[in-house]
Amino acid sequence: MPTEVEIMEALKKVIDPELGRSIVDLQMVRDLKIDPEGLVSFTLALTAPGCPLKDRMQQDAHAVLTALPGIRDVKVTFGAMTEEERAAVFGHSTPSLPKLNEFSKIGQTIAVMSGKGGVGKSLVTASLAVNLARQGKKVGILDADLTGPSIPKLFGLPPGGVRGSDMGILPGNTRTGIRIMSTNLLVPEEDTAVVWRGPIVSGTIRQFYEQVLWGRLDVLLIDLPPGTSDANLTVVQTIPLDGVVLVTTPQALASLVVRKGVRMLQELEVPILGIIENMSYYTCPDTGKPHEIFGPSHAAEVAQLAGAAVAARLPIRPEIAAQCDDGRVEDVTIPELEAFTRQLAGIPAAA
Ligand SMILES: Nc1ncnc2c1ncn2[C@@H]1O[C@H](COP(=O)(O)OP(=O)(O)OP(=O)(O)O)[C@@H](O)[C@H]1O
Repeated sequence: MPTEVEIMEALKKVIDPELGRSIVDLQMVRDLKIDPEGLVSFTLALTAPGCPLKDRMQQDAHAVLTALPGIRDVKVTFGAMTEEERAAVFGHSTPSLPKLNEFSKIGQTIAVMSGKGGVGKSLVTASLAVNLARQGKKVGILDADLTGPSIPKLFGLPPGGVRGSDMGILPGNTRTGIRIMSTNLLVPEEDTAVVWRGPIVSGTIRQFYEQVLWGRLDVLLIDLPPGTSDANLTVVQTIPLDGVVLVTTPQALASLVVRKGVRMLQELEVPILGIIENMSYYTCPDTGKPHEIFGPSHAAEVAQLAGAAVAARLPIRPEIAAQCDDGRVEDVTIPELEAFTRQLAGIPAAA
């Protein structure tokens, strides 16, 4: 039977995915017990209560410990560190909350999230921004999808278009005055490959939020990377969000992955402002009849799970794709999104 020291040694291989350090170094392992039958139990004191990455750490701990001779099973109970314990572990490096620069003032910050890629999240973000701008609001978009940034292309903004000054980074400006920050505006060519490592991703998103001279904005929309990546977790945990809009498509798989996102948001207590089902149906131009090409809708189901309303069901319209490809998203009109945009514009800012 392994000793306590050997168990702790093995647990050093379990890394907190967000912080990149072992759960032993982070002093997260408490009340370790090894019974003669080969059952190991301990409490994992999380740095943030309800951390969505806890299941991954539990699975990793189970894998490393059951690989030891004599260990049959592992029981992990979740706990949370106190503020003092967090400070003791992190010392002065406790991550502080990102703060806007003195030249920026933002009314509401809303993130747009999807379970998986390619569901039209960027199109929805861009269209919400366009609608809000049409309703007279000052809007910005922070493209947090660093590895697959598509926002500048939708607005026809050329790569390398942003400039820095002593005071901060000047965002790109679209034809109708929407302010945009994206990695695509920093690189000289659109297809320049940028390799991003986890902590750099979170740091860059934070820098975009803090160092871009957004000016006065009524609404800042954040286009998140698809899924429930560490970068998303950082944004949702640290940037003061008024809420999140969830984009999905009717395919069951997309809805399944969205469930994971819903759970993460609920655990972090971030309001879900609405569910948008994209590519819901195609209206036949000859008969005017809607056809559910990707199968029946799951929007109501996801909405119920999320405790939010179905904000809109958007049809597939080939001309939208064509206009987007041409960088003319500001010419696109999606009437199905208008009521929801008005609702968003009326949401009071976070305290
Ligand atoms: N309702 C729609 N009708 C027609 N084309 C659409 C529709 N929604 C999205 N598209 C097209 O599908 C493609 C993918 O959309 P988009 O880039 O917004 O997806 P995404 O979820 O942001 O993708 P990624 O996760 O890769 O960033 C784009 O070419 C877009 O123009």
